[in-house]
Amino acid sequence: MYSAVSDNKFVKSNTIAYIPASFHGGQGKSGVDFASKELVKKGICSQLEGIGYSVRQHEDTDCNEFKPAEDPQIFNAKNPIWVSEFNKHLSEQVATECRAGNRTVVVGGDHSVAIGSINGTTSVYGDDMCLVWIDAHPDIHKLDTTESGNIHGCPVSLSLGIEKNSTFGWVVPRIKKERLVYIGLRDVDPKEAMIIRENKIKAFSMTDVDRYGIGKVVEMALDHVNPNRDLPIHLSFDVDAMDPTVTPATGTPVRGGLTFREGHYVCEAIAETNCLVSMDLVEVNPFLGNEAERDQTVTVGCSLIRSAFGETLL
Ligand SMILES: NC(=[NH2+])NCCC[C@H](N)C(=O)O
Ligand SMILES: [Mn+2]
Ligand SMILES: [Mn+2]
Repeated sequence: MYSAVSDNKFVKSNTIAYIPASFHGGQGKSGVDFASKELVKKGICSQLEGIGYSVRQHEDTDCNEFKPAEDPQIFNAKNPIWVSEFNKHLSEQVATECRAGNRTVVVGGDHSVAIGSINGTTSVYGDDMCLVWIDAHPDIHKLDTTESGNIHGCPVSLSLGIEKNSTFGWVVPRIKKERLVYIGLRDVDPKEAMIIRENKIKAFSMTDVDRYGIGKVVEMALDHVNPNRDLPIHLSFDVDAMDPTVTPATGTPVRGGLTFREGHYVCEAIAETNCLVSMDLVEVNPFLGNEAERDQTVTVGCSLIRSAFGETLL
């Protein structure tokens, strides 16, 4: 592997804050809350140091500390208070690091942790931040449209203000609709498709990846949200965007995903903009699959993060 630390247009320090978001309350399977520890064991922090960063590794937070005695559903949505309280804490952790001029990488946890991660970054970088969402799923349900009731399917609508709910009253929805772009979609619920259409949100499905190739798709995606490459980018990467043959240990796998290289290319191309200030890597579940599958998924999680922070091949 070769370095790395490029000139970033927004961040002055050479430090990446590694922030575990060991939370599983946004969906039903436990295990995602152990992913961050597995990436650490695999050496993610020393790998980032190896490409030239200093790393500030945050302690793991015990998500049970935020679990209320009672947490009635909102419509179908399960664990709303737990999700909200955990994310409020995460948001403050992220905001403190961004304020200090550091890059952040939040390692989930399920994708509901994007609520806190995005609120934290946008509280510092303001309302012109771009959100690049790499996922098989758009995660744009409202609390009253989710059928599964899993809030990991809702973080986008909360971050954009399409969903507003007093339980999440602390969330300031600063991401503008025209600053969000999706890549990798292939499992979209009908009500999510409606929300995407109504709000004219830009989305590149796997069909687009087939049609144009990943290089063109990423270029079109960035041209849409960040035409002059002068706005800060938050990258939210759900490993289920990748094909399940690449990252099998995840809770909601969908076949027909990004290849190993396509996923890494997305990260590399975003690194090249010098605009990336923060990233989420979510939905690795080391309790799923056999040992080889778990190991491979953790390894790929690490390499996606390194690529996003500028590891180059030559
Ligand atoms: N972050 C994820 N893996 N989300 C999967 C969501 C799946 C489905 N759309 C749901 O709402 O339940
Ligand atoms: Mn997903
Ligand atoms: Mn997701």
